[in-house]
Amino acid sequence: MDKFIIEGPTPLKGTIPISGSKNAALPLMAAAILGNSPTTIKNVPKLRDIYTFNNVIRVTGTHVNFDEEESTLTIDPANLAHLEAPYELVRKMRASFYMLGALLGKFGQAKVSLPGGCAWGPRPVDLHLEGMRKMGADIKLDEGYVIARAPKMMEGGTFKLEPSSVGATINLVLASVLRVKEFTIKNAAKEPDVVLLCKRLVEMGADIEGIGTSTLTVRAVDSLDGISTRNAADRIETGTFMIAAAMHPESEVTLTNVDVDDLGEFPDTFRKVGAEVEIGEDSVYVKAPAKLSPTSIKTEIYPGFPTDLQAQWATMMTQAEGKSSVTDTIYYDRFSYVPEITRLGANMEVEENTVHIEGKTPLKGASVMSTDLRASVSLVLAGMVAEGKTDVLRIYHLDRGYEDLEEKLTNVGARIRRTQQEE
Ligand SMILES: CC(=O)N[C@H]1[C@@H](OP(=O)(O)OP(=O)(O)OC[C@H]2O[C@@H](n3ccc(=O)[nH]c3=O)[C@H](O)[C@@H]2O)O[C@H](CO)[C@@H](O)[C@@H]1O
Ligand SMILES: C=C(OP(=O)(O)O)C(=O)O
Repeated sequence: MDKFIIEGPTPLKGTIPISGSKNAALPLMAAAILGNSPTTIKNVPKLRDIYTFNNVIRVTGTHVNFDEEESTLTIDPANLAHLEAPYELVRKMRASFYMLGALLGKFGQAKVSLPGGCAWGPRPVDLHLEGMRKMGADIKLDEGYVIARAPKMMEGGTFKLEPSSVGATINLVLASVLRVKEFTIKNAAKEPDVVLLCKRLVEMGADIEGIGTSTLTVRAVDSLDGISTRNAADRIETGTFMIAAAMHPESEVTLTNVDVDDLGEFPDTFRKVGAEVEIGEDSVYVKAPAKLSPTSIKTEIYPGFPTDLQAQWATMMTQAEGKSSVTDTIYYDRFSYVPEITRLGANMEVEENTVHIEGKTPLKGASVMSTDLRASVSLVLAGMVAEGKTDVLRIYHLDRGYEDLEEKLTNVGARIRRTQQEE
């Protein structure tokens, strides 16, 4: 197991290239199974979740080739014959549950493990299953697996997602593009990852109405073709580095290869902390303020503040001059990072689904433990402004979602290195 050793504080100065998005790539990979010919996806990040999902897809007999030099994946479903996603792989990452929609949609049957234990509390899949039942599929649970069957052409209907769900929208779209006469999803997710998937499916030949709105209507087509396409830039990585750049008063960073239209309201919210922000065609420049203004946020569905950035924001707020709060309305207990940041000297208190933060507190290096992906990167952000040495343990969580993190940060002046963690 690896850990990071970080020596702080260090300002960040220079350019950071943004990688392809994990959460946008995974649905595109599942969609590739639906095609009648190979699909090529460029700008795919070299991340643990991508490797895991490659293996999930390979179990079915699909040929997957990842050209890491070119960051390009080729997925050829010609020999797909085994309609199963086993627990050993699905437990490693929740998004492998997309195999349910993809296999059911293409073959009318699937056996997919329920996703395993979660990093921060309940993350049900009831809406995925209810929605598939609503479209006409037979869904049974057996020994931790979902067994799904569907006739050649399901009748469909209308299904409302309450609450709106990224994963359920993706799974229902994947299940219906080849197999449902007409299926309408109300309160569908509008996150850029969902919009990108729908646009790419349309390029493959699908009939989807309402893309980018909260009502999606899908009408089955006879077949879909493989395509050659490009994955989006990672908007959460972009936001993470914007926050990193604001935390030290001497930092000045330019992010490149950014999909600036995918950032929703985040840049406007971010400006409230006092940072100077310039949005280019595919770049974001951030200059840290002399003093960070305390700014409270509440997570919302897109284009609102993303839950995947709330831990990083709360960490930044420990360095703001005054009181602020961060409320998560999507995941009520996504606060496992709080006790760890507190170990570095922060003044934070969790009350229900809100963390109250009192700044500015000087942070001092210590050993801290990663608990999930975004919690882990928050510890790195804190370590880069803490005085002295911070050991961030169990960084395998980070390797699920941040490509070349230590190289990217070292290149702009951070002192951070990876080493083996003693057990
Ligand atoms: C791989 C991926 O893209 N993961 C993202 C995806 O996760 P994921 O797709 O799992 O998250 P959802 O959008 O489904 O979750 C939103 C809310 O809906 C609830 N819910 C969801 C499904 C369901 O069947 N029943 C139900 O009640 C969840 O508990 C949560 O409160 O969107 C989340 C919210 O933006 C992000 O934090 C994750 O990074
Ligand atoms: C929570 C995340 O991913 P997942 O849904 O795969 O756990 C994330 O990307 O922050």
